[in-house]
Amino acid sequence: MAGSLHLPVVDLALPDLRAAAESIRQACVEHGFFYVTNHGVDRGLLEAVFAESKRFFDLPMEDKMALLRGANHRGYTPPYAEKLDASSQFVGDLKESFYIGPLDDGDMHNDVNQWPSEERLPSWKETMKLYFAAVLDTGTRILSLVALGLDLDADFFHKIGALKCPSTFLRLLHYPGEVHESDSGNYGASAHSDYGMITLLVTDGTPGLQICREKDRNPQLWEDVHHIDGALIINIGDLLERWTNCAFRSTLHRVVAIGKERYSVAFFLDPNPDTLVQCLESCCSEACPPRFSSLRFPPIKSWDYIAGRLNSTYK
Ligand SMILES: O=C(O)CCC(=O)C(=O)O
Ligand SMILES: [Fe+2]
Repeated sequence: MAGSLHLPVVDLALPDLRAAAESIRQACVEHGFFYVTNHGVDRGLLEAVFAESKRFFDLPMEDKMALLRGANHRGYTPPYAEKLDASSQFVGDLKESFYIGPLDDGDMHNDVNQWPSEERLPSWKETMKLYFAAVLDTGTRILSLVALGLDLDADFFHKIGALKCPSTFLRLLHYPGEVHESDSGNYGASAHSDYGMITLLVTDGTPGLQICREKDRNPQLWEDVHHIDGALIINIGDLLERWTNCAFRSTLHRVVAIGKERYSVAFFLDPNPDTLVQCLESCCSEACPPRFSSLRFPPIKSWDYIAGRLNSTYK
């Protein structure tokens, strides 16, 4: 059964940065999920992103498969090809998706993304690039508040190199409306935590997203994440959980199939691939020693962790 949930709402236009940072810290500790308002991403741009996303997913399957996701994780993933919860009894999740990676790959200044044909979708690439830049800017501001909330300098993630050519992925998602009887009980996106630092999510308002705050509780309690018009949903990923010695939660979430078509757009703002992620000094003490020194949670290079998680979700 899904319960009713009230996640914190953080106003990014608050002039008191310390107060905003404290709200974010509390939200990350208690829920690992929160909303942001006054985030600076233009509403018209968001509408354009959803319209272009629909145009792409409406293309014939043959055209979408021509852009099939390759080894560098950019491109199209058809329904059933990804299973976010490896223990799911189904072949794969119901959603289809499209990944756009960093627009210039480090020193090579090379865009290795796949893009739909400009003849078919003339303003598609430009719209996605504009959104990518806008949401990256918002995410970077949120990370400076995260740092402040951890008693670190606001530019901490810049200083350690995590935001130098960060691993940024924009993922367009489309969930089917009707599902076949053989898929009864299957998920749009099965239960998972995100892999990196933070995710900035926007949906078309259709319900389905749920979170489970206590992963180890039995039975698990799943709560609906309500839509707030104009707000972005932010959640913490595993690497930020590791950095904070599990003080911040990388909360389990999933999308249930409710018989209604759904679109969403997730932006994963993750560290530069070479960033070493290990327990922050401000998050450990004698009473709370670093969990990372144990075998379960050793220090790890960002991309080693993310690539491992990505590879285990695809068939
Ligand atoms: O579509 C959603 O609401 C959530 C998507 C998600 O959790 C993901 O892509 O990691
Ligand atoms: Fe997710």
